[in-house]
Amino acid sequence: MDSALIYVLIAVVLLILAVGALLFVRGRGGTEAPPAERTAPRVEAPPASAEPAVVEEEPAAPELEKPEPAAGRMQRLRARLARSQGSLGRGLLALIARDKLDDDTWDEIEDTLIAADVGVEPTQELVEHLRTRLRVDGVNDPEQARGILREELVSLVDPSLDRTLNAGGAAGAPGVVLVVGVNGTGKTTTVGRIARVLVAEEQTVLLAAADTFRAAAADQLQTWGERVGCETVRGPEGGDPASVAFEAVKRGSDEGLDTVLVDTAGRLHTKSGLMDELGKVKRVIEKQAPVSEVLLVIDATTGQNGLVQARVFSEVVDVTGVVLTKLDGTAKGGIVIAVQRELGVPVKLVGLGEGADDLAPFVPEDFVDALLD
Ligand SMILES: Nc1nc2c(ncn2[C@@H]2O[C@H](COP(=O)(O)OP(=O)(O)OP(=O)(O)O)[C@@H](O)[C@H]2O)c(=O)[nH]1
Repeated sequence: MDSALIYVLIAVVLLILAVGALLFVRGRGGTEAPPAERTAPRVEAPPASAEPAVVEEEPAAPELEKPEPAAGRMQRLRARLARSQGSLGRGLLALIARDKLDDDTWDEIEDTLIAADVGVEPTQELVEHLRTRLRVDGVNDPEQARGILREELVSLVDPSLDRTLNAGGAAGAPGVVLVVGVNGTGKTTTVGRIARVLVAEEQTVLLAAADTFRAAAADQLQTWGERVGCETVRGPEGGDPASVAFEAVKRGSDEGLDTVLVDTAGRLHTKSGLMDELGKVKRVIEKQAPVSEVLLVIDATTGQNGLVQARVFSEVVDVTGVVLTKLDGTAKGGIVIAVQRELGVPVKLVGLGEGADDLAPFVPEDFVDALLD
């Protein structure tokens, strides 16, 4: 056979084999490309609400808190006061209940009172009275001795002092309460809490952030006010505190409000600066309305330091009442007596916790009962 014919035959056989193999593979479903529709992206119909719905929401009116009335608060907070003052009361009761009240025992009674910040003079007075009464009455019944101690403590705290908070005005002008004290004593908190007390009594109140030294102090005050629906007048940071006070009292007069509460700065580093500033605030206010109350806020936990502050402030402004804060945080409740003696003005309010309504009108009998609980 001719070799060319052989090549042709081989090529034909190879071609037949190749076609056969191809048909075989196809028959088993091998390398077919996936159907086009499997890879095509799903085009979903746009949801009916594709257009962003424009819902104009009314800003929710802030829910106002309903502060509790001030009357009876000291009773409510009595357990807290008793807890903090327990050691003073228990110490005194244990000492006067001793069978023999000798000189050493009286010295111990004196030490206990002085350690509780009662002050030297009032301590001596109390010891003197107790000695006389317990000896004269020949008391050896602990209950009777307790009764005498209670009476003497109440008289030392002086229930005859007028502790009314003068927040109302006269002759169409608002009452103006100026709140002074060193920073951190609880001034702003006190202003906020007094606002709550007045709001609970249905009074209209305006707050003045005359502590322009720190913007945060004004923010804090404003927040207190917003919680009970009172507005706050504030000025630029570092601005003139007297102009904030002036503006607030003017608004209070124009709008016929009951009370303007003025929060002030209390930097003590420069006494003369403080004098100038506070004096000016008071003078400027008095161009429009008399200041009905000047409250000095003292932190009860600072003990003797609090008395030093009291002295400085009373030289600057005529303090008419004391607010003793953080009485829940010290066992030295004797500061109530010492500060009244120091200033000759009554403690009108006491702070007994961190809650919004933990400021109580001071009631001497409740205070002494809590000491002796
Ligand atoms: N436990 C207790 N804490 C209190 C009381 N009164 C105030 N405080 C706390 O004392 C801290 C200081 O209170 P502020 O009102 O900021 O004091 P401030 O004198 O205004 O100080 P500045 O804002 O720096 O001027 C806060 O954390 C209050 O919650 C109280 O009676 N008891």
